[in-house]
Amino acid sequence: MDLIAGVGGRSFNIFCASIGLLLLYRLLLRLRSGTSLQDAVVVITGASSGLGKECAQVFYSAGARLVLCGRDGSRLQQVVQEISSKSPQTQSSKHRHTPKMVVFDLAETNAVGRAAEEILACYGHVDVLINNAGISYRGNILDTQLSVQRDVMETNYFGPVALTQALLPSMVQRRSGHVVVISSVQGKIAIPYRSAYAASKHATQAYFDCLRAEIEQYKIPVTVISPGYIRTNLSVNAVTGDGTKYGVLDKTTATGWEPRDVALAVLRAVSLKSKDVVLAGPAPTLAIYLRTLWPALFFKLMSSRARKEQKHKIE
Ligand SMILES: NC(=O)C1=CN([C@@H]2O[C@H](COP(=O)(O)OP(=O)(O)OC[C@H]3O[C@@H](n4cnc5c(N)ncnc54)[C@H](OP(=O)(O)O)[C@@H]3O)[C@@H](O)[C@H]2O)C=CC1
Ligand SMILES: CCCCCCCCCCCCCCCC(=O)OCC(=O)COP(=O)(O)O
Repeated sequence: MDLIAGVGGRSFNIFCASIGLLLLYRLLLRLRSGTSLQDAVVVITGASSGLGKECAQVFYSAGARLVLCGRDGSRLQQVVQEISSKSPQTQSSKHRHTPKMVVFDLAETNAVGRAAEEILACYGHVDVLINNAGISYRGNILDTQLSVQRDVMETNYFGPVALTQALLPSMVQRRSGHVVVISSVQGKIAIPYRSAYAASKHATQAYFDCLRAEIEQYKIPVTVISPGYIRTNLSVNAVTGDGTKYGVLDKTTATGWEPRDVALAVLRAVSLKSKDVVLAGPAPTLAIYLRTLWPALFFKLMSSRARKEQKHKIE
């Protein structure tokens, strides 16, 4: 009996020591100061609103030389004015740089090549590329036009792929750079009535995972960030099955994370060169594990979610 108690006690001590070491390791990771972004050339797509705009603000405050990208020049200009007036030079020891702008549509492949040249012409190189721009979708697969599936893929997948591939040779030549992509929890799990969006984010995750492995040898890190709901206009701007705008601010979006908190997490992930970051609460995080460890249960939960949503729509 004593022997069993002794073995049990030793196991308990080992368990406690392991937890202690793990917590210490996480604390050390948190305390790691990371790379400074002062004067770093940071390119942000989708900088005209939501998360992209907040990223512009926090990277600007960190002293980065920004190249802001979007489809609408006047909205980008507004962002430049807003961020410069929110954190004036006098408030910080960091030297701030007036952001530059490049206007183009990510869904137009030819425009992306030209835009990459313009981006490189701003400072001669890129230190950090943040592929943030994206569009969401609401719809039932049975009623969704194939052109809508393609359009969402063009913006969320082929756009970032084309821009990344156009900027990579310069990074490889310099053996320096950092590629970041804003994916989504839906790049890890697929939920009903989001086929085009979830598919584009799954493809994004896969492409940038491949890229990470291929370009590590050139000292170019790749960071995939997968947030849960963020309080932006993503759902309002989402496209539906017939190509029209959804136009509704969903409750899940309205009650999501503050874009500034997500932007600060992006800044942290960049400075720590993190590889894969999920920024979500316990339920989506559990769902991601469930998808791998107990897929049958995950699929049941998703079917039940689909039935409930359909019933809700009919009522
Ligand atoms: N909000 C959320 O709940 C979540 C968002 N995300 C991801 O975060 C990223 C940012 O979205 P968020 O800020 O929330 O949404 P917003 O709708 O506020 O911002 C999307 C940005 O992408 C730009 N964009 C859209 N289509 C194109 C295009 N064809 N070419 C160039 N730019 C384009 C928009 O520009 P324009 O103003 O010209 O339309 C806008 O600046 C997306 O990748 C999204 O998938 C991930 C998880 C959760
Ligand atoms: C044994 C108990 C198991 C409990 C598991 C809980 C399963 C809960 C399912 C949770 C699904 C979470 C979906 C989260 C989706 C999300 O955060 O997406 C982020 C976005 O990109 C939002 O885009 P959208 O256009 O969909 O608003």
